[in-house]
Amino acid sequence: MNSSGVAQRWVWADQVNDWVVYFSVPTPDGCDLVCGAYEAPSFTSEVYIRVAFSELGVTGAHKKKRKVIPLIIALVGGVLIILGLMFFVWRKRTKSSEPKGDDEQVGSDTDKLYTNESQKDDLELPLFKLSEIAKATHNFAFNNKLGEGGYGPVYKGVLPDGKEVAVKRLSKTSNQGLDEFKNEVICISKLQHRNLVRLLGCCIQGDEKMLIYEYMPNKSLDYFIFDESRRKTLDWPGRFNIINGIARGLQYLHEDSRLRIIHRDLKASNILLDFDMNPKISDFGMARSFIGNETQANTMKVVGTYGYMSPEYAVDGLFSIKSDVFSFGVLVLEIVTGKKNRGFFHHDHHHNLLGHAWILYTEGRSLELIDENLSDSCHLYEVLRSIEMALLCVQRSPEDRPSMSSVVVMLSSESELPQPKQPGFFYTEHIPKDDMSSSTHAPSSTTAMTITLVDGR
Ligand SMILES: Nc1ncnc2c1ncn2[C@@H]1O[C@H](COP(=O)(O)OP(=O)(O)OP(=O)(O)O)[C@@H](O)[C@H]1O
Repeated sequence: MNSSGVAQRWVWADQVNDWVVYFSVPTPDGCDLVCGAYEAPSFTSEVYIRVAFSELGVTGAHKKKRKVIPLIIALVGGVLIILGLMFFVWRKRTKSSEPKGDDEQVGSDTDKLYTNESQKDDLELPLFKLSEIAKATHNFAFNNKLGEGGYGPVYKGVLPDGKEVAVKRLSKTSNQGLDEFKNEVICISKLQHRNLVRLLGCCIQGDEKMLIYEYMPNKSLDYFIFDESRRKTLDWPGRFNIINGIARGLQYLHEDSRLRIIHRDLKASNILLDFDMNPKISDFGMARSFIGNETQANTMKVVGTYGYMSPEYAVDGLFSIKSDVFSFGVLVLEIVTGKKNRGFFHHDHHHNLLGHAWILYTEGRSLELIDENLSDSCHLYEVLRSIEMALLCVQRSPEDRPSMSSVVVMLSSESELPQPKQPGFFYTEHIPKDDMSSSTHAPSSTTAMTITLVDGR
């Protein structure tokens, strides 16, 4: 077949034989190099062939042949895809049987953290190597241990750049587990506020799972307010600053953050204190986020800490931003009095701290609540207002409790406060003696039996 009508670089060699096209390419020395059969047709090749046909004036004559070409393309394409898939599976198998380097292991374990791809894409958190953390904590030395919670031990560490960190190491026997770990990573890595502790990264390698936080040199609030001598060092301006900071942190979680977050385990040991005694809310293992207009949810697995849980949450598993408001109210009364709500004792009655505060309030004796160590530094107006605001927060009905933005306004203004109604859970809880000393999380699926005495009316 004459090839003169074909575009510049392509010259037909001799024939168009059914679907096999032979072609030649001119070489620099003027010869035609025969390239042989067209074995891997592609869209481009089809275009060429079509051009060739039309320029040769054979379009009509070769219609049948052109119909066959897409079929061939599909067949060869199919074979290529199958070969590709086989290669991919083979590569994966070989890779998983290969020994892993540190970094690979971190990556593969991290994948397990996320239940879907969008969560993984959302991760804004550095991953540390186990060797880095071991070095920073002197191999998890006893002297570096800051304390221990339900999650496991917490160690102080120093990174190569001199930055001090706190490392929470998930214990293998922990009653909190991978779910809380994932929750904390996913939840807090998206948040940033001066009253929330900063999660700097995590380490997931082999069996080890660790969270790396900014180090808080003054430990947690419980370390101060429930200790006879340390309590004396915390004057009223300091305590009021802490109350305000917690309120602002919570307001951010509930109303201003990218997600609407319910902390669900607000308590004195989850308020960390920085060098200047500014509070930072920590421990987001139990936190839940709400989407859109969602404001409350129900769970069969009640988690939280005795003494801080709202009645509707402890009894019915119903949680909302108002269950956090309840815990905040308890916390404020503990800060003002220096006494724990849970385990509170008074020789005149069997009420807990909430009940005690309520009785004194209704009798106009709220001043008797104030920690005696505060007498010198006390701004009575602020203290009494804080007590009243706290009583509004611990009201039995969630609808009656203020939002955190209202609380922030109440703390900073002198506007008249509404009259609080009776609090929820104001009798001493009947909790087994063994449980009284620790801040145990309520066991799962014990909603009805977690707290046996609801409020007395
Ligand atoms: N970022 C931090 N900086 C300094 N110390 C910390 C930090 N995080 C935790 N700690 C210390 O480690 C201790 C244990 O903390 P963790 O949050 O694990 O448990 P918890 O809040 O005391 O109890 P639970 O796990 O039952 O809620 C705290 O009391 C605190 O003193």
